[in-house]
Amino acid sequence: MLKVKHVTKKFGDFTAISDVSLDVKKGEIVGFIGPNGSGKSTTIDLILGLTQATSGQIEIAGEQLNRNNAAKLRQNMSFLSTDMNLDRTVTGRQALTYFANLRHIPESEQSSRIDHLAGLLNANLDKPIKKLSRGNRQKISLIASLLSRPKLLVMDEPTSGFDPVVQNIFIDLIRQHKKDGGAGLISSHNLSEVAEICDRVIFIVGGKVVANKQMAELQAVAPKHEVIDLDAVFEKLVQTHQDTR
Ligand SMILES: Nc1ncnc2c1ncn2[C@@H]1O[C@H](COP(=O)(O)OP(=O)(O)OP(=O)(O)O)[C@@H](O)[C@H]1O
Repeated sequence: MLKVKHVTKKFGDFTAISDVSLDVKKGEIVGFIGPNGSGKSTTIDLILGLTQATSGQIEIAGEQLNRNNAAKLRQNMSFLSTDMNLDRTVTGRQALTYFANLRHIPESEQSSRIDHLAGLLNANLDKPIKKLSRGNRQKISLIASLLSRPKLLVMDEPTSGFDPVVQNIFIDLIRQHKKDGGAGLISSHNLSEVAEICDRVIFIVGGKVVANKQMAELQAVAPKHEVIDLDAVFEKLVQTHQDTR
């Protein structure tokens, strides 16, 4: 679905990523992990065709990405980041209908898909986006990214604004995307989330890929800790004390 082959990106004299190779197969969710400034967003910008590689190639759905076909190849993908460029004057529903039209989703299916995802996430579609909290804005971005049922989801810190309940719903949605044959590349600092949803993890340090391992291989070497399941406690409390605003 996605192949990044020996890609280097320089900004002037500075090499942001060097000889990066990675791939994501159909039906596979891959974590993309590394310290601040290691080159994750740079790699993602290159995959999205937002910037050009200094050398190397990127293939999406079997086609080599270039200046001329970036917009066309982006139709195979959806992108989700911490703060998407949503028009904040419109409501969530208006923004999502706009996205649905951009992605040529038949009008007869738009409302049902939007309402289904909004229902799962308990998203408010009627307030202007500027009046929503960061996490609630992020729900609108997540719905936008899933609406077109993309072949490849590219995510840069997708859940940083979400509370634990919504994070768990996000995990279910990604699992469903995978079941439907979708692929995903997730850059995240939330390692427990990565551990839960990814089949494989690619580690990038200083602009270079330093490891590329199946989750099962990592689990075999991970230390075992006894932990209190705080998520479950939080979830229970939130269910008991529903926010009725
Ligand atoms: N437009 C640019 N001009 C110059 N240097 C840049 C530019 N964009 C990114 N860099 C540099 O490239 C390196 C990689 O940055 P990048 O944003 O890809 O890291 P990251 O892994 O996404 O970091 P974080 O986890 O903090 O989001 C950093 O040293 C950054 O300062």
